[in-house]
Amino acid sequence: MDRVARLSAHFVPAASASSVLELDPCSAGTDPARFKVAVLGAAGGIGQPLALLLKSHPLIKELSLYDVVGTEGVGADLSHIDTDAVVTSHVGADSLSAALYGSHLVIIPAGVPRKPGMTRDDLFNINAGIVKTLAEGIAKFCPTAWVNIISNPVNSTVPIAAEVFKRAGTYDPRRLLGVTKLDVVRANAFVAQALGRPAADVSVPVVGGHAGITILPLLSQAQPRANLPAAQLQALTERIQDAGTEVVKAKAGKGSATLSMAYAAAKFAESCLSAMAGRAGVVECAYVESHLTDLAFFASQLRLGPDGVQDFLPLGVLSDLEASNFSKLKTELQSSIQKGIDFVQKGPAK
Ligand SMILES: NC(=O)C1=CN([C@@H]2O[C@H](COP(=O)(O)OP(=O)(O)OC[C@H]3O[C@@H](n4cnc5c(N)ncnc54)[C@H](O)[C@@H]3O)[C@@H](O)[C@H]2O)C=CC1
Ligand SMILES: O=C([O-])CC(=O)C(=O)O
Repeated sequence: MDRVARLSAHFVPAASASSVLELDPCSAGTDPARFKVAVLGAAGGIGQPLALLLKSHPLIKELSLYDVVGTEGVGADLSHIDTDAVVTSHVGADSLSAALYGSHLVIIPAGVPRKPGMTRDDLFNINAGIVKTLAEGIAKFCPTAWVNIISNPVNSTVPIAAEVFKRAGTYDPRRLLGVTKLDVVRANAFVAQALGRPAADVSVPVVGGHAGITILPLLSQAQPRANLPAAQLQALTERIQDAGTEVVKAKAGKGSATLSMAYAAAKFAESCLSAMAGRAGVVECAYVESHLTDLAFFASQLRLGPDGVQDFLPLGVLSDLEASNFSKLKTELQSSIQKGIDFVQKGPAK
């Protein structure tokens, strides 16, 4: 195995999802860690476990934690872990420049989560402004960084960041990625359970967007093949689409998915860092500017290269159920995209 493959496989080998919990800080040997990764919203429900997972990554030289409150405590705590990533803590808007300066990858889980009864779009009024401000900081202080957006509604926050970067003249669509990895993680988990197979053997592409019916699992393209009755495929599709709400209901007012999201975001960051480091053949689903469909932003399988998205894998042949779900998602996704664009171009809706 070459050096990059060895370093990047250290955290989450492509074939073994469970390895996030099997970190061996000693196995990085003398290889230097290389990248500065900033987490914005680092003291939150996702930010903390995400930072914990990233602290052990051998490709990370500096883990820069930023939040409007509470970062010092999280940073002090993590800095006692005997792995090589240096933790820096930054609190409040005045420290955003230091948090971002020199970052290669910026991960954004900043913003409010849902409570029962809310849709992701109900978070728009608060989170749109947060993402806009943070994107303005990125354009100023680390304009060439890759950006992973987790804050909801992802269907709108990614177009918001794109508009901010366009205005600043720093936009490179290859490096702006909405994180939909949790949909893939869930699809893999649920299909593995249905097939009675180890989760690490299962891979399900999930395309579209990241909210309700815009989440389109392509169960007909699952590996290994999911030869399940039509009713079970329909039920699995609906469970994947509603999985975020399942967690919101179970948490009963205490937020939404945090641990599974941190796991998914860490795996996704791992893919970005290893592609950045030159590892070939890294494929992920993510929500990006896209020409695969007539929607300006669309999640699909992408090959990542050293400069970001390298190429788009074709959508492939959809089953009748998937084709029908695809035609249903278009109106909602289009309107969420436009809402994000309008927020930057015309200002907050009155
Ligand atoms: N893309 C996805 O698949 C998922 C997205 N999410 C979204 O992630 C976001 C965060 O969720 P949680 O971590 O559970 O929320 P949380 O409330 O626990 O944490 C959010 C953190 O953001 C910080 N924050 C607020 N304004 C900020 C600003 N201007 N700059 C920096 N930090 C700021 C808060 O202080 C807090 O520490 C939510 O919008 C949620 O809907 C959640 C799960 C999955
Ligand atoms: O459901 C939510 O609000 C959080 C989220 O995006 C998810 O868990 O997929």
